[in-house]
Amino acid sequence: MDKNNERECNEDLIRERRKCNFNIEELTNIVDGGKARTARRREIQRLLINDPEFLDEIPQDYMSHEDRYSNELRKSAHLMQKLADQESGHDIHQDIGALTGILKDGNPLMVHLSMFIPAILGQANSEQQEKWLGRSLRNEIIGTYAQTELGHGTFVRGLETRATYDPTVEEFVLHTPTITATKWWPGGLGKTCNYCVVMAQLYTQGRCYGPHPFIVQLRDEETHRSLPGITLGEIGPRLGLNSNDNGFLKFENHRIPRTNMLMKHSQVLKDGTYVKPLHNKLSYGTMMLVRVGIVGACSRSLQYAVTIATRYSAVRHQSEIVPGQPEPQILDYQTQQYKVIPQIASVFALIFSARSLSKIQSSVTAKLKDGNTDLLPELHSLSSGLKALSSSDASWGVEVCRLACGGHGYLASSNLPRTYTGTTCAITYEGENTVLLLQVARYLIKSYRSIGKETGASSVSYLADQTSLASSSSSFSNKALVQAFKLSALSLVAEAEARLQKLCDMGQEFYHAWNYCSVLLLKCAEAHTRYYICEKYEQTVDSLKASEGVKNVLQSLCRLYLIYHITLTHGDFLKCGALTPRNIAVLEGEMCDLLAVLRPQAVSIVDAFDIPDELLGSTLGCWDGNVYQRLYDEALKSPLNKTDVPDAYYKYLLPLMKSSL
Ligand SMILES: CCCCCCCC/C=C\CCCC(=O)SCCNC(=O)CCNC(=O)[C@H](O)C(C)(C)COP(=O)(O)OP(=O)(O)OC[C@H]1O[C@@H](n2cnc3c(N)ncnc32)[C@H](O)[C@@H]1OP(=O)(O)O
Ligand SMILES: Cc1cc2nc3c(=O)[nH]c(=O)nc-3n(C[C@H](O)[C@H](O)[C@H](O)COP(=O)(O)OP(=O)(O)OC[C@H]3O[C@@H](n4cnc5c(N)ncnc54)[C@H](O)[C@@H]3O)c2cc1C
Repeated sequence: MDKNNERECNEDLIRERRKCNFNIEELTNIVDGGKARTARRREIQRLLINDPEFLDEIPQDYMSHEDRYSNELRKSAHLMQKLADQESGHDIHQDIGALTGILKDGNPLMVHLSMFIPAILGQANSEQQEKWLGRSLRNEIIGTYAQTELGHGTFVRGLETRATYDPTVEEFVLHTPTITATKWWPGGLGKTCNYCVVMAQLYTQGRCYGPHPFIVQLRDEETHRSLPGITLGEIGPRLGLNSNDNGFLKFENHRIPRTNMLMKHSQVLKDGTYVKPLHNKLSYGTMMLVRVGIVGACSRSLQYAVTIATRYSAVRHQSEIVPGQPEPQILDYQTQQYKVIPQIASVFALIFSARSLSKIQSSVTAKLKDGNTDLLPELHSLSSGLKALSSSDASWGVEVCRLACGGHGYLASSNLPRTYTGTTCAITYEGENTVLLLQVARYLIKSYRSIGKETGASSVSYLADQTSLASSSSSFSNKALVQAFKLSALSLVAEAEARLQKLCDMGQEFYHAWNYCSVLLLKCAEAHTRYYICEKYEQTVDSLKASEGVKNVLQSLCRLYLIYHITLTHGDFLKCGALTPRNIAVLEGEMCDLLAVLRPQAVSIVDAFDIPDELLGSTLGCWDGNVYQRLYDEALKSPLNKTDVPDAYYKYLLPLMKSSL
């Protein structure tokens, strides 16, 4: 699509684009993280879009379960080959975001890239990396991360798969003792992988040392047949991601060499002596790494959905605002703006907090190299909280975008259903959100109780700021609103801690008191993480060196985000005195003003996300807005339309219709 050729474009969209009052390319650079990154992303995307190998012969929705897998594996393999091509010079691990949309519904090689290779990097010692890293980077071996079992996903300490060390032959014996110990879910495990990292309970010298990672060959490297002692398969259709082969795995006393235990952090020596790690949660490092990546991935899903919903809302006309007048664009309805525009604001909130989290991760990783684990709890808390809020915000945001598109949003060809199923899974995987938020709450209560002790953890330093509990600001600057978020979080933590303490004082064990307060604790964790996101949003926009137009747009979006979230949880702000009922009413009014200010820029802002039509894959969201023709053309691809009268008519309907004669 030639974006300069207005003649091919829907007239509403032409008019919307003419209203743009900021530099779109500049905003695109901010979204990408700089000019160079924009250029690189575009180059990769061009490479993919212009390659006919990525086209599907028929829409995936009409393929069988087997064909969907096979078709996606074909494209995934081609993608890996293409990006490994020395001439293109692209490092897939750096540019994973640029690939969004090229593979449609769960890439069978995704966990190889996002977890197996990172597990080798983060958990294997240098000799082990020598042995497996190069081979996995060159895709000579394909792996997955097999942790979850039928009986346990959340409670990692409850895993049942055993790795028992036998010093006589220097081997571990891997065994699945019960049906509930069967590994269940790992992406690519069913049919694709020939290796995996298995999390199993380590037994040596008669003692269990808890879950540890082991690298295990699953299939013969020549024949791809599963090895003796190993049972493998695929777990069947899911809500989404159905072109992946999520799998199951059982071990029958399967032996692996001692050196297959990933030994960067803890070791088992030849005689079976266990050497413990610097921090006993270092073996959970792969999960933490992926949680950080999920925040960025969620922002990308939301960019897709909101691009579709915004462009469609500009093209779609329905009903009337002024009686008797022509039907308006649905984007003119304030309720439609309230659906779509806060989701645009949310995209930037997620982008900026993802960047801030990645910086913290890099500095914690650097410290870990020097043996310093002090900031690991802080990173665990932040990555858990942001993974949880980004996945739930993005899932809800995508669903709102689907609803904003009315009936057509329910069609597969809108690409909203698949965007939804590909996002909501992130609420569950890599740590179910409620569970992760309770981990954040645990950290908050602990930090609150240790006020006065220097921990170096900056995200919770505000908990010591008791004076702010009393101070209610009457100013409405963005900074003041961020302060209100802080007050709300602090007050919830103080309330939860007091409630916990009261129950304990009444004689309850701490863990029962914890469970009894856990709805409130969840709110604490959400409020704390929301405060973090709001603070990063405000600081990033405030310090941004940008043209006036771009800065204005981002300032309005940031303000909308702050007010939107205050109105969603206004009870918490009222309860702690951070805001008065009158303040809330004023802010609600201002939110409507902001929707009106941002409405003329909405199409241009989503244009700045710069998602090529070929990747957006949506009849409703294309650049040119030619929605109705595309919907019609896609419908014609239904196999039921190959004949006027389907066979099923003769088999079932005709006999029924004639039976009463
Ligand atoms: C790169 C881009 C990628 C983007 C897209 C990715 C797509 C990938 C596709 C699919 C991937 C899906 C893969 C998976 O789902 S893999 C399986 C993931 N499983 C989980 O996440 C399980 C969740 N459960 C846990 O993590 C843990 O069990 C737990 C909930 C954290 C509890 O652990 P445990 O019972 O051991 O711990 P306690 O609650 O008793 O806490 C004890 C103390 O340890 C601290 N802790 C816990 N975890 C960590 C950690 N990771 N780091 C540091 N500290 C940790 C905890 O806070 C306690 O501390 P305290 O001081 O309070 O005692
Ligand atoms: C698409 C997809 C891909 C996946 N890929 C992989 C993979 O590659 N590798 C892998 O190992 N796993 C994978 N998983 C598994 C995933 O990590 C687990 O499903 C996830 O960790 C949740 O665990 P669970 O299923 O046991 O849920 P459960 O823990 O049984 O959760 C069920 C309910 O119990 C609640 N609950 C559980 N514990 C607590 C608690 N302590 N406090 C309060 N409430 C609690 C939860 O909040 C939830 O409401 C994948 C899952 C999905 C959906």
